[in-house]
Amino acid sequence: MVVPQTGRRRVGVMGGTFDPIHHGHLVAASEVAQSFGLDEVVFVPTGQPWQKGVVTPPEHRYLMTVIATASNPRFTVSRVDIDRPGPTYTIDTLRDLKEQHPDDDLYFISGADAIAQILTWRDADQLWKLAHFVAVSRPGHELSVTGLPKGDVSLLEVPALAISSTDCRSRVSRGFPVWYLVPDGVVQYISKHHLYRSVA
Ligand SMILES: Nc1ncnc2c1ncn2[C@@H]1O[C@H](COP(=O)(O)OP(=O)(O)OP(=O)(O)O)[C@@H](O)[C@H]1O
Ligand SMILES: O=C(O)c1ccc[n+]([C@@H]2O[C@H](COP(=O)([O-])O)[C@@H](O)[C@H]2O)c1
Repeated sequence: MVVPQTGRRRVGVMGGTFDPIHHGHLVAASEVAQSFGLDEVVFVPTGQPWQKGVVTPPEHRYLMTVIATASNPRFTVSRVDIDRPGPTYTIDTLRDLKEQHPDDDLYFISGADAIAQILTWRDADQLWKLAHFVAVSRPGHELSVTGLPKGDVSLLEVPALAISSTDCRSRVSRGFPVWYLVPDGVVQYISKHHLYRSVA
């Protein structure tokens, strides 16, 4: 991938519910950072993800995201979505981050499953002017951007990690380990706070 040299900082935005954050998220962010020459990747846990059912309270998801990203000097975590009342929309996420990074280029990172749904997101037609979108491969999902504006979306194959938060929650509820699926500190956080003991 040849990255155009604009002289501006390049900031990745990795939005997710992170319930819990797992190594699939971290590998995706790391690979996009490498391929697109990103200076920073901001992880943004959702507040109220309106297309998901009941989720773990935002503070737990936020803290697990902080723990998981703490060791990487280029990874940071933003509270913009959890501090904004109401349902979480990416249009608001990107507007808030653009305000905080007026001189930077934003790259929104998403998996193949999420990008396939993007036309159902609020104000989808206005997303493209706020960020470049990078869709990464994910086992079990076709990586395609049919119907999306070509210049505004890139596809990237990343090492396949067949991990999902749904599976992590289900494993914890059944007494199976999640060691090596999520970072060690997240395993300990889940245990300490008795998360996912029963899964809806
Ligand atoms: N294993 C993975 N490989 C690549 N991308 C992933 C992977 N898991 C999640 N993503 C992407 O990370 C973003 C945030 O995902 P999310 O927090 O919803 O995790 P999830 O594992 O899909 O959760 P759940 O199973 O609860 O739906 C989405 O864009 C999603 O496509
Ligand atoms: O903007 C929307 O309407 C919208 C609808 C669904 C998902 N998103 C965003 O997509 C990202 C991944 O979401 P999720 O629910 O798969 O964890 C996260 O940043 C969400 O805010 C955004």
